[in-house]
Amino acid sequence: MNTLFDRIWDMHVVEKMEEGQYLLAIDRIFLHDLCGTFSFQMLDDKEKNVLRRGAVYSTPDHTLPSRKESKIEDCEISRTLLPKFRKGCKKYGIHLFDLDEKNQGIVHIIGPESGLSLPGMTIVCGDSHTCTHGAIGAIGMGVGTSEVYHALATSCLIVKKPKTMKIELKGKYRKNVSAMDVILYIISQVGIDFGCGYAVEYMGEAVTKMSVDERCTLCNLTIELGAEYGMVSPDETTIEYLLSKEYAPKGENVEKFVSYCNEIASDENSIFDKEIVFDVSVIERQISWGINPGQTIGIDAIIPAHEQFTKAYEYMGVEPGQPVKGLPIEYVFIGSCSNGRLAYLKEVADTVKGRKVAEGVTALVVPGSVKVMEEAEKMGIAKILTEAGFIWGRPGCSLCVGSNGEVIPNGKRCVSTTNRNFIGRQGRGARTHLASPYTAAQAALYGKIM
Ligand SMILES: CC(C)[C@H](C(=O)O)[C@@H](O)C(=O)O
Ligand code: SF4
Repeated sequence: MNTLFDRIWDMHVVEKMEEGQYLLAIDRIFLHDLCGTFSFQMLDDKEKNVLRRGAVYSTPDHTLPSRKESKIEDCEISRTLLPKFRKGCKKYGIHLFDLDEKNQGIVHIIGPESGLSLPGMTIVCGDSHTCTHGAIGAIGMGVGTSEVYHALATSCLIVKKPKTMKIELKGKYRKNVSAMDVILYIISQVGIDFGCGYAVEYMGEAVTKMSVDERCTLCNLTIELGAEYGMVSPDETTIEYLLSKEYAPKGENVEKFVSYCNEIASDENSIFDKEIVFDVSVIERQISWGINPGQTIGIDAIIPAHEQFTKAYEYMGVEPGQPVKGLPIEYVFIGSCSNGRLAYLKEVADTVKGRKVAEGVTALVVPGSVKVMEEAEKMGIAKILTEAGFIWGRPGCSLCVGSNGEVIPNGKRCVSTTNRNFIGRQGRGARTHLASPYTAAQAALYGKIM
């Protein structure tokens, strides 16, 4: 029996090609200020047009300055790219959620949140974390600029078909353990190449219980597991989440939408090429200590000893046998397409309410979208955070990658709710520890990993 992935795939095949490649129809294209600007350049150079402009939505996220009071003009990258990005959107008639407008935000947050990403869709974006959209039961493809260009010009893309893998999550979560801990744990157990060549589907009671926000975190870090696709079959939680969204089906289409979701969902008869089971009840809070997401341990564990880790010890300024708890930190970054969603910011606010960020710590919370920001402000979350001493930022990628020019200084340590910790990711010499929003909040309060 087919899986969710196979079903969506089959529905989109225009033509089977050689060597496992397929020409696929693409339903939705998202553009951000980096991939979008460069793909507009390709359209210009090759004098092509966008075939289906109604299928394309764009928003700036990567280059925006983090602080609300900062102006675009103050940031060199934004100042250079944003006008080109806007010009391209206008020239090709593409809908733009511009700075501070409703629906602006990190592409992978605004897709599901606006209902522009829907179950059964093939979604393309020039960004590796497009797998996030799989959380609502879509095939999210993270591709390069030239593929975005192809998709824009033809609404099709040549893609190699991956194998399918089921990751079953069973059991009950421990207190303060979140989706971020679960996916970091999985990566630390099986390694960063485990998913190569596979489309992963997360199933099981522990996934069914997850909110869509949590499923987004799982699927988001699936690329860190080596798999290009991470998915969860659409269920009641997905349907309930999506039906209130602006672009989701309305009126007489709701019934059709619901039966379509049921039709494509995987079930117990679906056959996967590979299957693996994890018991989430054994997972404690996780934190990365090294220079890839697989170099992650439980919060109470000690840094493992192995000669292959020499470079990681050196870069991170840690030693084998040392407990990760207690490591002093100077920065905390809470946000990104992994964890910049409302439920997480609320969790952070609940944790820090009435307390203060430790002296000497710069702690930044950046909501993933304008919607998240507005809701958080309405709910009093932003107030609690700023009173505790956090900086409340402007929706965007911010310190996750520093493509706005902002970085963690050389040699400084940052607990970050993002998805990548390779050498230099948050700045030259910056030491990144990946963790959940709760663990990041603890670090901000204590000034050390706690
Ligand atoms: C800039 C962009 C192309 C890149 C990606 O593809 O992932 C970025 O979002 C990242 O997280 O490193
Ligand atoms: S938040 Fe980070 S991981 Fe996500 S798209 Fe932006 S830069 Fe990439």
